Formats: sequence, C-alpha cells, structure tokens
Amino acid sequence: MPILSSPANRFSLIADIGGTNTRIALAEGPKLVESTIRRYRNADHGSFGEVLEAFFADEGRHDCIAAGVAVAGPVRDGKAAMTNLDWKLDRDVIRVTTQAETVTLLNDMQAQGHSLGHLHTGALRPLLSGPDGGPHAAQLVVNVGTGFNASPVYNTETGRYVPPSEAGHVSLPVRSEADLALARFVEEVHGFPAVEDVLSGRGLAAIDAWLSRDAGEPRSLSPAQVMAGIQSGEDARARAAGEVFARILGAVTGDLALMHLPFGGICLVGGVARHFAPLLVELGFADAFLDKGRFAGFMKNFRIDAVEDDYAALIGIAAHLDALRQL
Ligand SMILES: Nc1ncnc2c1ncn2[C@@H]1O[C@H](COP(=O)(O)OP(=O)(O)OP(=O)(O)O)[C@@H](O)[C@H]1O
Repeated sequence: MPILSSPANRFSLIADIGGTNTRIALAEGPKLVESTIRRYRNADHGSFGEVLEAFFADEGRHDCIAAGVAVAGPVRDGKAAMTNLDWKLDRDVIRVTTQAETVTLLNDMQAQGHSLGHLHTGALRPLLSGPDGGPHAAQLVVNVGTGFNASPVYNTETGRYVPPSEAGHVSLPVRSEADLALARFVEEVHGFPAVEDVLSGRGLAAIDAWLSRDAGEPRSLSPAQVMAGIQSGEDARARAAGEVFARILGAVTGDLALMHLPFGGICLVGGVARHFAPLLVELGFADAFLDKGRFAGFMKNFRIDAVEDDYAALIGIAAHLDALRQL
C-alpha cells in the first residue's frame, strides 16, 4: 500500500543502472540533492536490490514519494532485462521496495535525453559547431560506455518525447577492406558484428587486440590501458586503435543523425565517450561524421557536444519524474 506524501517522504529515489556502474541519488522535485549522489560498482553486488540496500546504509533509509530507475537494456511492460549484466528489474518490485507513489522504469538513453536543457553550465564540451536549430528542433543522445545506444529527443509543442532504441545491436558499417576485416574479427568472437562490439569499452580493447593480432604481436589490454596508451602519445598501436574507434564512432553518429535529423544538436554521453572527448576530433571523428558523399555539406547542420557530467542520466530521470508527477 503506497504511503501518502508528507514532509517525511518528500524525496524521490533516482537510479541509473549501467553495465558496469549504478549511480543513485535522492531528488527534491526536479533537482538532485547533490550531497546524496553515489556510485556503486555492479560487480560488488548481486542485484539492484543489494545496491539499494548499500545506498540506504550509506545515506539513511528514506521513504520516497517517487522513484525513477533507468537501465541499460530494453524495457517492456514495466520489466527490464539488462543487456550487459545478469540483472532483472521490475517496476512493481521497485514500487514495493521504495513504497513510492509514482514509479517509472525507463531505458538509460531516455534518461540521458531528458537531461538535455537541465545540465550544469560547463557540462558540455563542444566537438563540432553548428547552427542553432530553435526550441522545437530534435536532438540526439549517443552513449558509448559499457555498451552503445542512442535515442532521439523530440521537443514538440506538446512536450518532450524520448523514444528508446537498441541502436548498439545494429550491423557495424563497412566502408573498406579494413572495416570488413574488423567486422570478421568481431564476428569470430560474437557471431555477429554489432556496432556495440566496437563502440564500447570492450570494443576499444577488441580493436587493439585485432590490430595487434594482425601485426603478429598479440596483446590483451583493458579499455583503460588502451586509452592510457593513446593519451601517452607513445603507443602507436593504441593510437591506431583510437583512430579506428573515432572514425567508426563518427560514421555511426552520422548515420544516426541522418535518421533522426537532430537540428537541435547531438550529445555524446557515457564513460568511454567522456574519456575520448578531448582527442576525438584529432583522431578523425569529425571527418568521418561529415563523410557522407553529397550530404557532406548537409552534415554541418548538426552541432556535436560531449557531456562531461557522469551523473547526467540522474539529472534527466529527476526532471522526467517531476514532469510525470505534474501530469
Ligand atoms: N580510462 C578509461 N578509458 C576508456 N574507457 C574506460 C576507462 N575506464 C573505464 N573505461 C570503460 O568505460 C566503461 C564504463 O563506462 P560507463 O561508466 O559509462 O559505464 P556504465 O554507465 O556502467 O555503462 P552503460 O550505461 O554503457 O551500460 C567500461 O567499458 C570500462 O571498461
């Protein structure tokens, strides 16, 4: 039985469950209570319920008026199975656990989409400039983290709509013999060459492993090690892997832009995109984004920024949950 709203339960519980990390915070109305923001490694816990217990142990137990949970996986009829983690989520279970009156379970890209316009000043790192599309132009969020996904953000006269997708599981684009060789390498491992198998943390490691195997010097590095090699400027193979990654990210982001026409701008989000952001243009991202034949000029209509705030999805869930409560 949901408890009635009172000063004791004015908070909302906000959670963003990624493939590697879960971020949790309390919110008051549309605003996060900054001092309550916490991040937990999923590998240290067996379920979202356990992470929630850890949060309540750290933060004190709060009865919540509302709960919003975003997951990296498809959501259907209030239930979600995560793509890169063996956890299941159920809106009814969250309702019982939190005692919240209003509960929403959404895809994490929807959460990122709802954060646009609510982020702190300075949270955006400009990558490519473009004209202002006006208040009702569509936007696009593209995530590169443990996994890959994207969502358009439709800002209509009747409100914002952020439909989910599973864009990371579409076919890897192939433009050259090298792309084909990479696709075959990925297919050997996964049985199908999906975008996410290259554009993700493990994807960056896979590109490095592919280049190393072809050079007859096989190695197996973590994504952070490959990134450190790129940043050091002293690891030519890691740099080559970074160039492949940036080029394919540019091509895929360009494909998504043509599908959704985000004249209001594109935001790259997620841990891997954030680590790459300072180097992306130099590594060839922008050239690949613009490389659309006779539509190359048209591609200059889309501004691209990287979101530097690791907690952007939480901001989006809080804003969306508050809007739901106003309906
Ligand atoms: N220094 C680094 N450079 C590049 N990648 C890194 C670095 N450190 C960690 N990673 C990778 O970042 C990924 C985690 O990103 P993020 O924090 O966005 O995860 P998440 O929110 O749990 O993921 P998702 O929402 O995509 O499921 C992992 O694949 C990890 O290997």
